[in-house]
Amino acid sequence: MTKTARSIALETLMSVLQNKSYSNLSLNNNLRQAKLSVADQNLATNLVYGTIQYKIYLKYQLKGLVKTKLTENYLEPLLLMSIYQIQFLDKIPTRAVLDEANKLAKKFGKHHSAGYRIVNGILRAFVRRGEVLPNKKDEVEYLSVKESFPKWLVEYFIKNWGLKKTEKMLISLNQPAKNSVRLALKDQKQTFFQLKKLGFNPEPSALASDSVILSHGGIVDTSLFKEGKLTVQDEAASLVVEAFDFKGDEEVLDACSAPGGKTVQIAEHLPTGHVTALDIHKKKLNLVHQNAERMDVADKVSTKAIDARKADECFSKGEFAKILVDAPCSGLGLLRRKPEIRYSKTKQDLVNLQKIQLDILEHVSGLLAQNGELVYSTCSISIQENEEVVEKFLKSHPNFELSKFKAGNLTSNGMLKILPDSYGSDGFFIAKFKLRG
Ligand SMILES: C[S@@+](CC[C@H](N)C(=O)[O-])C[C@H]1O[C@@H](n2cnc3c(N)ncnc32)[C@H](O)[C@@H]1O
Repeated sequence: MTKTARSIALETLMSVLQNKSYSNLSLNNNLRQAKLSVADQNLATNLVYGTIQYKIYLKYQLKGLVKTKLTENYLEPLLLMSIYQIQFLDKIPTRAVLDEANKLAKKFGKHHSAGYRIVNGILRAFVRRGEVLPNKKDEVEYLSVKESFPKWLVEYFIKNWGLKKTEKMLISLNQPAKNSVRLALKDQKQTFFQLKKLGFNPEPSALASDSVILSHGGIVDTSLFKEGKLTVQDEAASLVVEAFDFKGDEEVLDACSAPGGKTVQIAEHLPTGHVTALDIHKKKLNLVHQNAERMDVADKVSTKAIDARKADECFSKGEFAKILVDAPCSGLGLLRRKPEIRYSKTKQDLVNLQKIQLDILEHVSGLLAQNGELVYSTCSISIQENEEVVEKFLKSHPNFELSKFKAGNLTSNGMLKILPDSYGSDGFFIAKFKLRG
């Protein structure tokens, strides 16, 4: 079978929607085997992520149009992918979507299958009828379908931020993520100039001091990336390390370090210091090494594969001047970049993660030196993983207090939460603690 952007997208969607494969792994695997042009790779990527992102909305559109059971397993993914194109991709004419869907149905259907007739009939009926949405009176159901987020998440957002802000956040989370990069501290002016020369139109970040926003992707294929002049990191993620006040000679512990984005950022601030990077997954520490090599800070980084909840068995009390706990979390701040997170997480996950986050803080906080700084961060915006963790940690550790900090262009009294619609960045939470004097 000749592989096209659409057949790759359909194969990927079948394995993601039916076998729960990871979209990025499955798509990369399928793309690697197919050798498509860059434009076709981009189309396949858009079809896969867009269809997953809008899954709830797209399934709702099928209501009332599907009269028979969709027995062949390519049928539903193909219908969802086609409606996604009709509704969201202005540049593709509806007729082309129907023709391509027809071809795919013939390719993927069994011999003598009537699948292509079913696809044709349903898509034509959808085009005639148009979009349907639930009654606006039911705010949760309406927003859940319109913006394609599970009901519990819509309810959670409304409860914590109100209806108006929730609408803004959900709409913003469905926009494409920005192309943020962090420039290495060395040669920043020159790197900025090179980015301009290469046509990436860099714009300084409104948030982080060392970050810039590029006009398009593809930076990882440039020599600037390969030579470690910059790294791919969201501007809100870059703020976390900026919350520390570095002297430059400190021993630093990065308790949850892989893939090492923040480890290398810390190391760049340590001309004569050192960072010990932990992670529970030994394999993932290879990524920390690769990052440190590429960013030319490998001599300042050592790694150790341990559970941070056992860090106090491996290191001495007061050994580190600075500690970062960039904790495992639900990733609710990353919904724009990782469309599946919205469907895989549950409210119970937030509670389970809080326990792990508190346990990690419990076992690393004793390693902080007098006058040291402890920064806790997550790429989640939930209350359970952030404000509640801080409150409970402070309650059980009265020798710690929140500490004011400045990070990039922002200042905070001790806790900073960046919601995803405020700057169009990832959602992030940062808290800084110090030992009471
Ligand atoms: C949010 S990610 C860290 C991202 C990283 N700081 C960066 O900037 O690239 C959380 C990491 O914590 C690791 N992790 C999860 N549980 C852990 C534990 N109990 N001890 C140490 N690491 C853990 C995960 O494997 C994951 O790599």
